[in-house]
Amino acid sequence: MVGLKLKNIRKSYGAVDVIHGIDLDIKQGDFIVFVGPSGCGKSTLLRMIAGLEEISGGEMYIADRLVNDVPPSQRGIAMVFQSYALYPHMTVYANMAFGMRIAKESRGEIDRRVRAAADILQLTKYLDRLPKALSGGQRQRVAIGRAICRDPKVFLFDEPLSNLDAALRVATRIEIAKLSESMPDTTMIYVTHDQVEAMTLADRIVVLSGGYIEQVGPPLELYERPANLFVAQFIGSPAMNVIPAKIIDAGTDTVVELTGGKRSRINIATPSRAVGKDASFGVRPEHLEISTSDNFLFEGTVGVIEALGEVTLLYIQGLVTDQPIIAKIPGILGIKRGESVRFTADTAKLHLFDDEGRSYRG
Ligand SMILES: Nc1ncnc2c1ncn2[C@@H]1O[C@H](COP(=O)(O)OP(=O)(O)OP(=O)(O)O)[C@@H](O)[C@H]1O
Repeated sequence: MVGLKLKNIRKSYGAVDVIHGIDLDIKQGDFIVFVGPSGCGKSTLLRMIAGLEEISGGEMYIADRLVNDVPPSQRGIAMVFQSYALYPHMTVYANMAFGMRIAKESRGEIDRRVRAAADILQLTKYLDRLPKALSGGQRQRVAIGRAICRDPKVFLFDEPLSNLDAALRVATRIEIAKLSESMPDTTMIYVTHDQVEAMTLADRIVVLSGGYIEQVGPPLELYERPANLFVAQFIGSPAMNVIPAKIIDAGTDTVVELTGGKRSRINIATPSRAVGKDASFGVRPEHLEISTSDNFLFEGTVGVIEALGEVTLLYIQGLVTDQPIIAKIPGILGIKRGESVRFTADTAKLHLFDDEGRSYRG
């Protein structure tokens, strides 16, 4: 059964098109995360699913029902916002019960659902408190609890953790992961700027850019096999290093010449028409290794060094790119600024993109 289906969904504000025809199938029970740079349309898409934003074109189905003109309260969805939007004069219990009281549920059913939600979110001992007597993380859990009580088919989250400090973010993220496990039939759609939230919570990530979908897939598939340069540089932190290159020889292996660097044979297949074409060579900072032999991909001068204890980030200059190349090397290094260092990488972990930014890994 399809949890949600978006067919050629469009959104315009007057003459400005912001969502350009999105197609997306979401299975019941899936945890989907929307990511993308600021202004790419994540919130607009989420708000159209919620019914808070009119749909300019296309069709939206929730559980096989066309919902384009169905008001938010009748879509079977619940939404959790960045601002918790709790009623300050009501206790935690009353906040969680509010929607059900309006829907005229019986007192017994309200009590059962509020206590079940409080139990899942470890809020039982706070049920009689007012929101002002709770921490930010507890308030956000009340907002989530209120949504759970509505027993939604689809749960929408709009950056729910962005007002929390780092430690609370981690704790609440883990609560959300447990929540999704405890509600396996509930579809969850989550908007975030945070890579770790996207990678750890999602069954599938939807990468958006400029109102289009760039790629949809499980987190590690996007990390290992980004379809294009945009996804390659958006997923992963620090971002994938990209070096302009030329394809010298094609086939099951490819010989590439890095601009300002040397030639290397890498085991990515390219078609014969690629020979002589410009390309972009990609390597993630964590896949670079220091080489002490003549077998290396490139050589450069160490600029800034950031020793984080667990890893050291080296910013390498001396290659023809606007940005320094970043290497993320485990542990503490004895390398000094100004030293010349050679780098290599496992060729199975390299990436190559054509002159339009599409991955040759296919
Ligand atoms: N009411 C509006 N009128 C005109 N343009 C709008 C309106 N609301 C949003 N937009 C535009 O639509 C685009 C998508 O906005 P949206 O808020 O969905 O982006 P986003 O990806 O959620 O961004 P952020 O990560 O910054 O929250 C933006 O370019 C924005 O300027």
